[in-house]
Amino acid sequence: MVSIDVRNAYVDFPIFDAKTRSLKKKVLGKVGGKIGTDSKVPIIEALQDITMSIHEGDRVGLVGHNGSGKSTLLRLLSGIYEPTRGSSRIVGRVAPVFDLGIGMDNEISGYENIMIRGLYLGMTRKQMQKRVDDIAEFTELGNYLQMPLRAYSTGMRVRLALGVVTSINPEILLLDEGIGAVDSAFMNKARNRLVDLVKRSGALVFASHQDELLLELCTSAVWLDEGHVRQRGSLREVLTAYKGKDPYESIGAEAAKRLGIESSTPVGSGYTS
Ligand SMILES: Nc1ncnc2c1ncn2[C@@H]1O[C@H](COP(=O)(O)OP(=O)(O)OP(=O)(O)O)[C@@H](O)[C@H]1O
Repeated sequence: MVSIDVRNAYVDFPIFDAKTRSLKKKVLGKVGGKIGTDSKVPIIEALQDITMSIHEGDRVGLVGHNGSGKSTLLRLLSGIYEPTRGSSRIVGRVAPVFDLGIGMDNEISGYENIMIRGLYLGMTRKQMQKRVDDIAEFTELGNYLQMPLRAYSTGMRVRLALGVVTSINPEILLLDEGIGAVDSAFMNKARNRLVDLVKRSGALVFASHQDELLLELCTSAVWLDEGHVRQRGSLREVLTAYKGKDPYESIGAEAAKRLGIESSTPVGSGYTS
């Protein structure tokens, strides 16, 4: 059984080369983690007193303003960061998908990159060999797959990375929103693979600013605010509190159809926010 248990965890980033004097002036801002100035060195208190349990079957969305701590929490849940105080315990194989470009090598071919990226995400060589044809077909990159990655455009790299990421079998899948930031035409093609990936993952934590993608992939949510958990509950409940309105009211018609919910926008109107 997979699980992650985080108890009263803090993550601090001391900033040794900051201009401390200007930090002492209070500037009111909505974004960012809390900056502590009690010590000589300013410390960004990115996460404070986080207690959270993830179990098999959980589909958790992380929401919050820029700098509220979502990416830091994902890194804590993956074991990349140790808590400064408190504890975190991870049981199971974690697939951290934070940056689509990570684990890619410019000097080797698309095919070789498929293998390397798959191994990085916890797959075996044998498992990747079975998947490589399917991934190649999905990317539509044809003969480019024999070329070194440096000959690829940005969009071509995203296709390759997304093809590999959506082919894995993760026990615990940790997704940062970068994965949703691909062009919408290709995202439409990748969406079904992404939904399937989440279905076969033991557990998912997904940090995103995109309501529709969150509604499609998650059932519950945690709202982070300046490194604290401000609210947790069902995704709809948390998004309503965070955005100040029910996300179902403004969901695009196409997405509403996919999710099987009522939408006030007619299908094909192009309204997507
Ligand atoms: N490596 C680091 N060094 C110093 N400060 C950091 C580091 N990583 C994050 N922070 C700070 O920690 C806080 C939380 O950042 P984090 O990236 O987790 O936010 P986020 O919610 O993912 O933001 P966004 O929505 O903009 O991606 C911010 O104040 C950020 O400036």
